Amino acid sequence: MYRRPHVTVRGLTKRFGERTIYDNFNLDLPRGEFISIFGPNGCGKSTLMNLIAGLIPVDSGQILFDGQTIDEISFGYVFQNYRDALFPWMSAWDNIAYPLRFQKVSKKERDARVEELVCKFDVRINLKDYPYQMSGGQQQLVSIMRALIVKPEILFLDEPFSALDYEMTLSMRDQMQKVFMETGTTTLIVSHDLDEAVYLADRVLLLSRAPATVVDFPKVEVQRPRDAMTLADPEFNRIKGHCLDIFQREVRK
Ligand SMILES: Nc1ncnc2c1ncn2[C@@H]1O[C@H](COP(=O)(O)OP(=O)(O)OP(=O)(O)O)[C@@H](O)[C@H]1O
Repeated sequence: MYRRPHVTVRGLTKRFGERTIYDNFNLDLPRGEFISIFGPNGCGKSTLMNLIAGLIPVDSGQILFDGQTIDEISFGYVFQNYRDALFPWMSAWDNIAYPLRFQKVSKKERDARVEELVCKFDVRINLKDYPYQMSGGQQQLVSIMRALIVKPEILFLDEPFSALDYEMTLSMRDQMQKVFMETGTTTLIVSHDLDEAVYLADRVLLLSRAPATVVDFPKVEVQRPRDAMTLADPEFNRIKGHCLDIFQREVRK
């Protein structure tokens, strides 16, 4: 069945000084899929996500979400550096509830929404704690919940686990997958870790060196929930090998 794309990028051009990162770039992203962006260092992965999220301006081109601009929809963004992302003077609970204040949601409703979200996650945090009392992983979990509290139409994750230790990273990936399976929110992640990119994704957006083009956009047809066994799944490894081939070809160019 034909499904209208959720995000349409048309004629996108972006330069930094003399460097052209995107030149008349086009892309369609399907609704409700988890999409990993992967490509050589400095090819423009974060730039693409920031352009789509409206955090940096396009030089020219148009980015629409079912025909609407980013200002007309709700979205969540999780930064790599969780240390600077949370308000240090607010408890975890208040950090999570914070975006709802802008939507003029009552205190009672805000508390109910946080409660509902907390139940979806495996939260082993005292939500009365302040950021300095929490581990890095706990802080990043709070950042993710804060991004989700607005029930975003689209969620942006810029290397969200790269500052965490390995054990925490594995647990966060699985939490992220669980939330995705429950909410079906269109999700875009930039990851430098090919295992992670493929493990989480419904599709992997493989970019070339700048000015970036889409080299391939393969679907990852591996059943969810994925777990440690997935790493031995032949289809998972086939896609991973394919992504690695493309990546190495691009890096050598
Ligand atoms: N604000 C900026 N001003 C000038 N140049 C920038 C700016 N942001 C990014 N760049 C440059 O644009 C290019 C693409 O950057 P971007 O961070 O999007 O790449 P990336 O693929 O995410 O990189 P990495 O793999 O290193 O994380 C890089 O050469 C970077 O130095």
